[in-house]
Formats: sequence, C-alpha cells, structure tokens
Amino acid sequence: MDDAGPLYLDHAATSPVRREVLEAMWPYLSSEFGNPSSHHAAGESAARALDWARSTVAAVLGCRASEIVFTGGGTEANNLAIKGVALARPRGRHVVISAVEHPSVLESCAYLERFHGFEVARLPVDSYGLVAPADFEAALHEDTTLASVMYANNEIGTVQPIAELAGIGRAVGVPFHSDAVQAAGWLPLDVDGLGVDALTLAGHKLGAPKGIGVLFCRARIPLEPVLHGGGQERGRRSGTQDVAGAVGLATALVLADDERKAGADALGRLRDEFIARILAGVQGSTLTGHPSLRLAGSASFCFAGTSGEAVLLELERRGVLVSSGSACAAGSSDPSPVLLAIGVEPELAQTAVRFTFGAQIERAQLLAVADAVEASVAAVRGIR
Ligand SMILES: Cc1ncc(COP(=O)(O)O)c(C=O)c1O
Repeated sequence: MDDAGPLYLDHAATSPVRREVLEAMWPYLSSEFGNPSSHHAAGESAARALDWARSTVAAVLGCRASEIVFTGGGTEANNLAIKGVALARPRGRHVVISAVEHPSVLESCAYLERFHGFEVARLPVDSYGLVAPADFEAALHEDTTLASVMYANNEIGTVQPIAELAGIGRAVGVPFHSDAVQAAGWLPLDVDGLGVDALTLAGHKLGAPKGIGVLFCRARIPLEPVLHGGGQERGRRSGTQDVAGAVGLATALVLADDERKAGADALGRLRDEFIARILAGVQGSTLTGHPSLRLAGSASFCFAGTSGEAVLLELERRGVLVSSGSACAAGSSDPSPVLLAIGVEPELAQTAVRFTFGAQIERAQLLAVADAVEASVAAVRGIR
C-alpha cells in the first residue's frame, strides 16, 4: 500500500512471528537445544522451558499444566480431540458437530464414520453461521460420545455461544470440545468460564510459528493417543517436543491475551467502521457472518458480479493482501461449504473476500483499504 510494502490483511490464514516471540524462542534453538527427555543438563534445561510454556498456557486457560498437550499445530490438536476422545470413550458412537467446522474437525469425524462405525450429526447453522442451542440440545442423546463446535469461524468470523452449548452438553454428560484457533487472542479463553472439556489452539494465528499447537483436555476425559511412540506428553502425544515452538506459543498467547484485554473493543469499533464503509461504498456488497457476534479482526463480504479471486488480484495490485474464501481450502475452486451452509447461493459464494487484521492495524490503513476495495470491485466489474 505504501513504501513499507503490501498491507497484510490475511491474519486468519497465518500471522507473522512477533519479535518478542522469536527472542523468547532463540535460546531453545541454539544454546539450550537439548531434548527435554534427556537426563543431563541440556535436557533438563529444555524440560524446564517446556514446563514454563505448559504452565504459562495453563494460566491463560485457567487449567492445570498437566491438562495441556503440545501438538504439531491446530489440525493435529483437532484430530487428537475428536479421534482421541471418541476412541477412548466407552459411551456410544455418536458425535455432534456444526456444519461449519474446520476441515480438520470435519475430516476427523468422517474418519470415525468410515472406519469406526460412528454416526455424525452435522448441525445446520442460521444465515449468520450460528448454531441454535435448541438444535444442539435436540441432537444430543444417551449414545453421544462427544460434541465439538468451533469458538469462532475462520471464514466469516462468527462467534458461537460456546458457554451455552457447553453447558447443555455438561447437563447430559457429553464432553464438549471447541476449536479456538481463530478465537485465541480475540476472545476470553478461560476454560471454566466457557465450560469446555477440550480446547484447540494454534501458534501461527497468534504471532508464534506454524507447526505448534495445543490441546487442552480435562484430566477426567480419557484420551486415546493418535500418535504412538515414546510416550511424551504423558503418553497423549508421542514425539520429541518442539520446545522452542512451545515457548513461542506461550509467549505469543500471553502477549495476545494482554492486548485483547486492553484493546479488543476499540478494534471492534474499527472493524464496524470498515464494514459500514464497504457496505455503503460498494454497491452489491453483502456482509457474511454476524454483524456483531464476530471476531474483532474479521470482516468478510460477497461482492455480487465479481469473482473473489479477481478482486483479490486487484487488491494485491493496490498493495493489499487478502483471502478469497479460506486459505485452509487452498487449491479448491468449489464454493466454500461455510458460505453454502449459511445459505449463500453458489454463484455469490464465488465472490467472497475475507479481510482479517492484527491488533496493530490503524484506522487510516483500514479506510485506505476500503477505498482500494471500491476501486478493485469497480475494476473487476468493468472487466467482466
Ligand atoms: C478454525 C481453524 N481450526 C484449525 C485450523 C488448523 O490449524 P493449523 O493450520 O495449525 O493446522 C485452522 C487453520 O486455519 C483454523 O482456522
């Protein structure tokens, strides 16, 4: 957008590693490089760092350190939650999820259906992407093994009523997992306040590197490992731990959570102003997702009469990097299942563009982006 290079508005895809995070990680990539399972000074130093990371994450979540499992990212944590809880639980073969979950949840459930005889209820959502608590309650029965509903959606930013849904699950003894990969840094993660039994986080949405994640799983919920081997992470996830990654994730989580407490309201107001500008300035634009129950750093639209890909390219020419649909489904030209689930027509779904920003965004930048969007949509419509 200016001499500083393009303006990156695709934080829901991934975020840059923060300097403080890199600095916290550096010793564990260099001088303190030991394997935390080794019984010598180098290993013990790495083990202490891992303990620090675990208790730091646990403090943000309000849980015990022993309930934190470090994984190789959000996808792995979701696989471990869904498959691990489902396969460990003696009760039933029935899983309840929403229709708008991330593929790592959807595909884990499809695997349980295909290979383990589970039945999966995929709850519809309303036009904002919300699960109705009454539908959720009706879907649970005495054979339900596990329920999983994401905290906030990666494509449309809609925030689900997690505490209410988890409470419904708790009342009938169904363990409740939530994928909080997109929510982390924007919304409270206190697991007791939310009432969840399991929660997924991913470092790279928070200013830590890709390839490190967390699964919180309550001590009383049995968890069958997905990765078998040396028994690290109390047998729940074998494989030598990424100590530097864990330290990075913990550092990023604390920074993001402190900033959230200080600034989420102001950022939400900026987002609202940006959304209002686009809706007023770009004819034929519609907001996807909920107008207020949405992540403070997320604005997503359809621009009728365009293609999302073409708008993305025009915006890139103007120095703004965004996403058309979801980067997680990269390579797919099918309309987004999330947009179809909220009732967007397939043709309109192809026009989707998502803007996701970090906490450092400035008002002037977003207003300039709104102008760039107007020009880009006009250019695409002119071409088409
Ligand atoms: C909601 C959600 N869950 C899970 C994931 C997967 O996380 P990872 O990329 O760390 O595997 C993503 C990634 O975009 C996501 O947005």
